[in-house]
Amino acid sequence: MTAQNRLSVLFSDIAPADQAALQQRLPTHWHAHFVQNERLVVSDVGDEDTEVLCVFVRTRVDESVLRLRPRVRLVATRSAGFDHIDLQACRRRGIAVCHVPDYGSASVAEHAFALLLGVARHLTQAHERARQGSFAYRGLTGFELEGKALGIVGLGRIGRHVARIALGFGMEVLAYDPALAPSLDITAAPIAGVRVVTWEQILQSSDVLSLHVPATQATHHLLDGQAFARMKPGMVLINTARGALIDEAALLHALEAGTVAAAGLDVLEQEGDLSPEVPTGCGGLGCDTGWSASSPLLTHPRVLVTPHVGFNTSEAIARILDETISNIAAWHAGRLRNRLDEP
Ligand SMILES: NC(=O)C1=CN([C@@H]2O[C@H](COP(=O)(O)OP(=O)(O)OC[C@H]3O[C@@H](n4cnc5c(N)ncnc54)[C@H](OP(=O)(O)O)[C@@H]3O)[C@@H](O)[C@H]2O)C=CC1
Ligand SMILES: O=C(O)C(=O)CO
Repeated sequence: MTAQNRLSVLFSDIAPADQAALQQRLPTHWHAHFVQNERLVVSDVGDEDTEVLCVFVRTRVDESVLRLRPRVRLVATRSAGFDHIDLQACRRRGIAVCHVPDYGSASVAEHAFALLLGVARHLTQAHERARQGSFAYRGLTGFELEGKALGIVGLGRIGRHVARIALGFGMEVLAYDPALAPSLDITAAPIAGVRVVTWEQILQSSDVLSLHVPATQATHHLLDGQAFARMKPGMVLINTARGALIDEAALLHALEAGTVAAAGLDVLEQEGDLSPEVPTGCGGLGCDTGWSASSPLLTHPRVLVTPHVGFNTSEAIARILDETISNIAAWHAGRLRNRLDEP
C-alpha cells in the first residue's frame, strides 16, 4: 500500500452487526477506526490522521469536532438527513460533505404507515389487552384510511413513496412542497392523483398529516401553535422526518384541545439526549446504544412513539453501507458524489 493510496477513515455510531458487515466491504487500503460512541471526543482513536469522518445521525459534526481533527477533508454521513452536520463550518474549512439520499425511501414510508395504522387501530392497546387474556373490543374502535385525506408535507423521495402507498389505501392525497405550484394535479406516474395545495389548505383539509421535509432553519417548528390552530379538528399527525419540525409544547396543547386526535412519531426533538445507562428490557432485540429520550409525549395515551427506526430495515442498511463506501471511494478518486451543500 502506498502512502498516497492509504485513507484514514473514522466511523462513529455504528451498531456492532453493521460494523462487521461494513468491514467485509472495506477496500484494503483504507485504514478504518471505529468508535461505538456517537459523540466524537478528543480521546477517540484516529484523532491525528483522520481524513474522512463517517458518521450517522447521532454524531454532531460541528466546529468543536472538526477543530480536533485538522486533517479531515470529507464528512460522509451514512444518512439521508444532514441536520447533525454544520455545513457552514465544513465549507469554511474546505471540507466536502456527502450523504446517502435514497437508501430507504420505502422503509421510511412503510414505517409512516406502520405508525398510522398503529394509531388508527389502537394496536399497542389492543395487543396489551390480548396479552392480558382479554378479548373485549370496547374502547378500541378505530377508523379506516380509505376515503381520508392524507396531507404530505415535502413531496421528495420519501413523500412520493408515501403518496403511492396512500393511493393504494384509497386515500385522497394532498401535498405541500415549496418547489411545486399549488393547484397542480399530478398526472404523471408513479404518483398520478396527488393534488398539490397551499400550506393553508393542507393544514385545513388533512385528516392525516405526514411530515417528510428536512430539518433546517426554515422548517424549525414548522408545526407551531399557529399551525395547529388552523388544522382540522380530530386530525392525526405522523412524523418520521425530524423532531425539530414540531413545537412539542404546541403539540401537547393541540392533543389536549382535541385538534390532534392522535400522533405517531418516530422522531423527537430531544431524542439526542445521551443517557449514561444502556436501556434495559428491549424485548430481546439487542439494544446497542445508550440513547434515551425524555418527553411527555412518550407516555401520552394517544401518542405512539418509536425510537427513530424508520430507516432500520436490513435492505436499507445494506444500501447505506454500499452507498457510503461508493461515496468515499469516489471522493478519494476525485469525483465527489451525493454532495451536500448549505440549503
Ligand atoms: N426516520 C428515519 O429513519 C428517517 C428520516 N429521514 C428524514 O426524512 C427527511 C426527508 O427525506 P427525503 O424524502 O429523502 O428528502 P428529499 O430531499 O428527497 O425530500 C424533501 C422534500 O421536502 C421539500 N421541502 C423542503 N422544505 C420544505 C418545506 N418548508 N415545506 C414543504 N416541503 C419542503 C424539498 O423541496 P426542495 O428539494 O425544493 O428543497 C423536497 O422536495 C430527511 O431529511 C430526514 O430528516 C430520512 C431517512 C430516515
Ligand atoms: O437517514 C436519515 O436521515 C435517518 O434519519 C436515519 O436514521
